Amino acid sequence: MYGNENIVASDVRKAPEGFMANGPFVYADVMNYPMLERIVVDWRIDWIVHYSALLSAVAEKNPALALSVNMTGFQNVLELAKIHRLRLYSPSTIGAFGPSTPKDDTPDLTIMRPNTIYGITKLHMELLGEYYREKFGVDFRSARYPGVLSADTPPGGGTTDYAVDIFHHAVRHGRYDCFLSKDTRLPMMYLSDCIKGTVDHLTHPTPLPQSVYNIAAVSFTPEELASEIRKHLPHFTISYPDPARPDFRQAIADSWPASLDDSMARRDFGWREEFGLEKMVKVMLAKIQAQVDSEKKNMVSNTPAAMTA
Ligand SMILES: NC(=O)C1=CN([C@@H]2O[C@H](COP(=O)(O)OP(=O)(O)OC[C@H]3O[C@@H](n4cnc5c(N)ncnc54)[C@H](O)[C@@H]3O)[C@@H](O)[C@H]2O)C=CC1
Ligand SMILES: CC(=O)[C@H](N)C(=O)O
Repeated sequence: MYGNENIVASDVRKAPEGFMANGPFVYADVMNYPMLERIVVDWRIDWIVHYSALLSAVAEKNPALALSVNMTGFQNVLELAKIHRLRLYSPSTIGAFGPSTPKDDTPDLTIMRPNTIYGITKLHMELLGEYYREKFGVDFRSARYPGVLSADTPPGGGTTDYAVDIFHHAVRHGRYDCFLSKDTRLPMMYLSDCIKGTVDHLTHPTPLPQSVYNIAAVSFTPEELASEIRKHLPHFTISYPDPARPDFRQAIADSWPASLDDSMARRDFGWREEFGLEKMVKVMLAKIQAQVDSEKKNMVSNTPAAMTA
């Protein structure tokens, strides 16, 4: 929309192959304030879209690092937003809710007592962002994403990752060992909806009545997802953990809402999803099948016989 050349992408990891052809990409560690400030000044940055974070499962394995990346990282970009008068967008998550939050149709404003380190850092982000908006006029915006499904990027260590992994296993192996129980209902969304909602939120003319909004598209359980996959791959099978020995991510999922009330986002910046469960499954399977076909083709064309043909 604004041209790739007007976006400076950054990470502490190398960009994926081909990414650099799209525009500038720089190394930036969100824990290093002077480094971030230098990028803001050198590139005349006026909006920051801050995605760096450790997700729920990896954060639970390394709470100290999660505190640094998620909290110090956010404090750094927030301070930069205040000093350099930047607009700041940073996603929150269903993980910011906790076990005492109402589980169904969870509204924007409700009980929030997360019991995971990820949730605590994200709630800290929400509250601090709101404080800087009130106190210093920082244009801070955030949406609480549900689990985001994408066929193009590997999942980053979250609890909703099963809903991405399942497709890769279904296409490649015809079976999947799920780490959540069959009836764990969680809110989810397809990546292109997430991107559209984020851009609409980010670019909406100020002021919006609230800083933080729920956005969601569908809610489903692993069993419902597996049934939908079976409509395309009838032989697909799925197994679940022994309820007596649940995976550590089960407790995380059980502390999160089953569905969100996102009516405020629909009202205030026109949030609307395009992908329901059926459409999402169809596209995910088609994309992953195309990846598998292209891998096979590459393997064949790299065999000595093909190379000398
Ligand atoms: N993927 C999902 O289902 C959901 C994601 N979100 C939020 O969206 C954001 C992005 O999530 P994903 O792309 O899925 O996660 P991801 O794990 O794929 O990406 C996180 C990125 O942060 C980078 N990072 C880690 N430490 C850093 C540091 N010190 N400095 C700079 N970058 C650093 C990593 O290299 C990685 O590229 C996160 O804030 C997450 O909380 C929220 C809800 C759902
Ligand atoms: C819902 C999220 O924030 C993320 N996908 C996770 O599972 O940690």
